[in-house]
Amino acid sequence: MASSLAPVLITGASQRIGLHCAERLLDDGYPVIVSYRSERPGVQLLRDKGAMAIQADFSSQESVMTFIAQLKDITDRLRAIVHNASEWLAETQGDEGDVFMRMFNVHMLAPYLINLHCAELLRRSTTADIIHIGDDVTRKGSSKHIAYCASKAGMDNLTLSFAARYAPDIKVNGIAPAMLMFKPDDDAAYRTNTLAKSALGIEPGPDVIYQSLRYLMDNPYVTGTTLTVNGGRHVK
Ligand SMILES: NC(=O)C1=CN([C@@H]2O[C@H](COP(=O)(O)OP(=O)(O)OC[C@H]3O[C@@H](n4cnc5c(N)ncnc54)[C@H](OP(=O)(O)O)[C@@H]3O)[C@@H](O)[C@H]2O)C=CC1
Ligand SMILES: Nc1nc2c(c(=O)[nH]1)N=C([C@H](O)[C@@H](O)CO)CN2
Repeated sequence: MASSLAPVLITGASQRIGLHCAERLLDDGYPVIVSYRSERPGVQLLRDKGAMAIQADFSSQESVMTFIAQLKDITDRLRAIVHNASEWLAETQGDEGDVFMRMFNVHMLAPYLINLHCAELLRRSTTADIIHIGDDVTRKGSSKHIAYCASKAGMDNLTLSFAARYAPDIKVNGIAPAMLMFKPDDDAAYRTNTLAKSALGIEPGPDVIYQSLRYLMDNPYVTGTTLTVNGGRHVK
């Protein structure tokens, strides 16, 4: 039976945090639309659970606008947009200019264009949210991920501007995580060093982001806010 709820869009949901949040939303009865860049097992898993999936690489204005057109072909309303798509690139991972543009495109240009061109879809939902997934590292900067950090700081600022522009129809907030889940190739020394950076010293896993996302979606009195989900790094 078709749901009366408007779908939630999560970008970059083929793996890890985005995949987990998409699954949780589906399990909680929300229709879900995801974008993915690479076909991974997680995309088919989501399709099998009823999600709609659009392939998109947010690497240029043209590709983002093509995605927006494809999105509007499959829905005329949205309950929420979760800007999760991201790459964690260091300055050593290629030409610096290319790294900067890739960080700016996925973390700022894509959310900016999607927010501007999809507000009409959100306004057709009784309650509507935009959520930017940022990074706690913007508090102090990053010597090894300069362009990444600057573009994530830009996302924090998008939260402020769009919150002002879209109130009261659409709430706009952010979530700023610190380390959530290690990668399989993270060695023991890296894991120990990373865990020591926070007061709580745990690898929390993806559900702390789903809990944060639901808090923002369910709370009618929060907008223009970025939730820090960092295990207390700032008090360590
Ligand atoms: N994991 C952590 O510990 C932390 C995560 N965060 C933030 O939380 C969010 C989720 O983290 P995590 O799940 O680890 O993220 P991932 O590194 O797994 O990236 C999420 C997805 O973004 C997609 N993506 C990357 N570049 C592009 C692009 N140019 N266009 C479209 N999609 C793209 C990837 O697609 P594909 O791989 O399919 O090509 C990937 O599946 C991110 O915004 C991240 O910055 C912040 C702090 C810590
Ligand atoms: N897109 C991504 N962004 C980030 C990731 C990641 O895996 N993908 N990971 C981190 C680290 O966990 C970092 O927080 C460790 O201090 C940051 N951003």
